[in-house]
Amino acid sequence: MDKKILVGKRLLDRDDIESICTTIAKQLDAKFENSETLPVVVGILKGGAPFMCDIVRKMKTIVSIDFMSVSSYSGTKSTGELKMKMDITTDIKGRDVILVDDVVDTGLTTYYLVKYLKEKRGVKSITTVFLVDKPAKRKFDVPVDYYGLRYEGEDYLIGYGLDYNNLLRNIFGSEYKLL
Ligand SMILES: O=P(O)(O)OC[C@H]1O[C@H](OP(=O)(O)OP(=O)(O)O)[C@H](O)[C@@H]1O
Ligand code: HPA
Repeated sequence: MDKKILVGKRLLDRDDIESICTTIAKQLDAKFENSETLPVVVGILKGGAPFMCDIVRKMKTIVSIDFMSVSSYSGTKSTGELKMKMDITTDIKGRDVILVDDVVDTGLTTYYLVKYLKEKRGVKSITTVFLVDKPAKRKFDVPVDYYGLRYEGEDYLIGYGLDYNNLLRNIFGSEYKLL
């Protein structure tokens, strides 16, 4: 592995992440408190897994959980093409879906997932949740309902789900930033 990537500064520490998850879990509980149907929380693999698991553990609402696996990055660049590797198995027709991912960057992933879930799977509503909203390179107009951190820079971020070629997802609190 290229050691140059192990240089950088921490954007979020453990306490920040803990408090982001607590706040978002409470907001989701409030949003779905009086809902007639129980929501489905969908984690977008692989990057969204740690954040999604931490949020659902803090929610009081009864939810279903499921995962989808999609990918579009090679190294630090979006290929512009989204590949679906694994679909959800839950019947989500007519249900409220809470989509949880680590980061929204160009918006490609979210754009196609929202379109797919609405048009092909007939969901009632979609609420999007991201650890990081990175608007600098946004190409698709997508809904960002809840986020933990808005990062205005263009740097490629890693840690707590965010990867570089499927490495460094386990670094907690974004200790390193790719330069
Ligand atoms: O807004 P975008 O430009 O589409 O970028 C965001 C997406 O990119 C990353 O996934 P990636 O395709 O790298 O797959 P991974 O989660 O398996 O790493 C990340 O987890 C988001 O899903
Ligand atoms: O900054 C990022 N880091 C990791 N994965 C990503 N996918 C889109 N942007 C990023």
